[in-house]
Amino acid sequence: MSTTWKWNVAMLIVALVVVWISHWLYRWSNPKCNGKLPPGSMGFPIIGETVDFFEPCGFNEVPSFIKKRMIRYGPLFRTNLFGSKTVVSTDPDVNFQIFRQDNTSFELGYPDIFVTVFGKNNVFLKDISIHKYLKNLTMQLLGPEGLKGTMISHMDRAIGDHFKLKASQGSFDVRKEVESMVLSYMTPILLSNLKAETQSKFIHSLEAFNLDWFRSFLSLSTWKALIKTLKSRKEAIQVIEDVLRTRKESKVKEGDFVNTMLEEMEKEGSFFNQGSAINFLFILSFVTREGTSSCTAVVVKNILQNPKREHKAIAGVLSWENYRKNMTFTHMVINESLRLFNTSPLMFRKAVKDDQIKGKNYFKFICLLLWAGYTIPAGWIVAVAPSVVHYDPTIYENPFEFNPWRWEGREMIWGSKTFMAFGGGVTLCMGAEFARLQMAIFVHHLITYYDVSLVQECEIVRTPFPQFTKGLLIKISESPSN
Ligand code: HEM
Repeated sequence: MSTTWKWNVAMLIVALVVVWISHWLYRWSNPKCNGKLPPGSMGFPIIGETVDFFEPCGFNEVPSFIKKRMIRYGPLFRTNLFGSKTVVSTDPDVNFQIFRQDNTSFELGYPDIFVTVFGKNNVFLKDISIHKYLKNLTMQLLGPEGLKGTMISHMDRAIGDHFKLKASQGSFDVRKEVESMVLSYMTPILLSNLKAETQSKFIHSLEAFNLDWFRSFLSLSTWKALIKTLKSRKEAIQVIEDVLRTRKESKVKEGDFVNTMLEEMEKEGSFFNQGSAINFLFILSFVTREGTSSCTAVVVKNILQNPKREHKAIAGVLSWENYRKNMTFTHMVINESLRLFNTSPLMFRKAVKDDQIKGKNYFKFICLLLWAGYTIPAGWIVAVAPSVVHYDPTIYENPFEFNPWRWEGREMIWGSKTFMAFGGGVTLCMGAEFARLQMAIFVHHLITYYDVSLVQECEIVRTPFPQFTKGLLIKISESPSN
């Protein structure tokens, strides 16, 4: 073979590779769609715009990643996050449409890393259709019936005892304190009769399991946090597995949630097997702790800066009646704190078929004028951002101002199109009422029976999930008026 010929073949191969790469890059930037995609950029090959996604910002801000793109592209834009083609929605009408109870066009679409961390046996991240069943299963634990039955008195007693202890012990970090308090009263309800040593090992593992790893993957600390979280899940799962096995063998019945799960597993055609039952117990233990601690810290922070009302009038053991009917201002403070805090700034769904998007009225009008409605193709992820709606000045006047009065006369217990702190539709947070009750009782005890002083203001950054860089430290002493 002559050198020229070899050279020509090599050039042809290089040319073909260049054409193939160019075509691939073109396809990456311009994905196929049977309609019109929202505007946006798919970012770099493979990683898309994932690095930008984690850009940190302050507590009272729309995440930088979203803010910049909203200015450039409007309320709906396309991108690529975690290797998935994604549409981000900041439009309340689109968010509401996606979360509608009867909308079967979307399923859960959390990034794979969530499945890795929460376990592949995790029933929450799998199938949206079983959520109703799970809600019924946890009704006695987290639903209003269970809460008003025994849970309210458990919480009231645990919180009261905890405060008494803390009053004699100097300053404490509110978030950490709520975590250990919730774990100490919930663990026996979920897994009763643990040996003291096993219980403290279990609680320790749950305390180490968190979402601190959900940050830029370019930082070494992210990987360290991820390894620590995975290790702590393994340890907690081991404890649950041992309890389930021993209980199964001994056939002893206890009045805890392990018992509920064992009965559930024995039912014919049960949805749960050993692995998913263990994982379900683990997730419940985690969310009861994680779900309330940070929000309580933010509620206390806001209360310390604002007027305290109504609690002095509710003396003695707190009843459900008092909680629901006589704590209106507390509910207003909680709602306002949830709106500003945005613990879940993004929720991820996946389109199961091509879906037409209808947005705000003005947006629909423009679409009609341009004859250009948007399509979300099947398989694409939709990242719903209620946090942007919560900071929209056309919905909430002076949105970054803490103003509980804006909730006066408004529906507060359940969410709405413009308030989705607890999500919405089929996957509406199962622990919403539990979290509200826990926060209300905490506040009730704190300001009815104690004088509170601030020792250290908390600091929170968004990456885009909120992370405490400094905890809220307070000191309490028994109020002389009691
Ligand atoms: C203030 C505290 C809380 C906030 C802001 C919150 C927020 C949310 C949100 C936004 C969702 C929907 C996620 C989605 O649809 O993708 C959700 C789901 C869920 N939450 Fe919460 N949550 C809180 C506390 C809790 C607590 C204390 C528990 C448990 C006791 C809990 C248990 C759950 C469960 C099990 C789901 C999944 C529901 C389902 O998929 O059907 N949450 N939460």
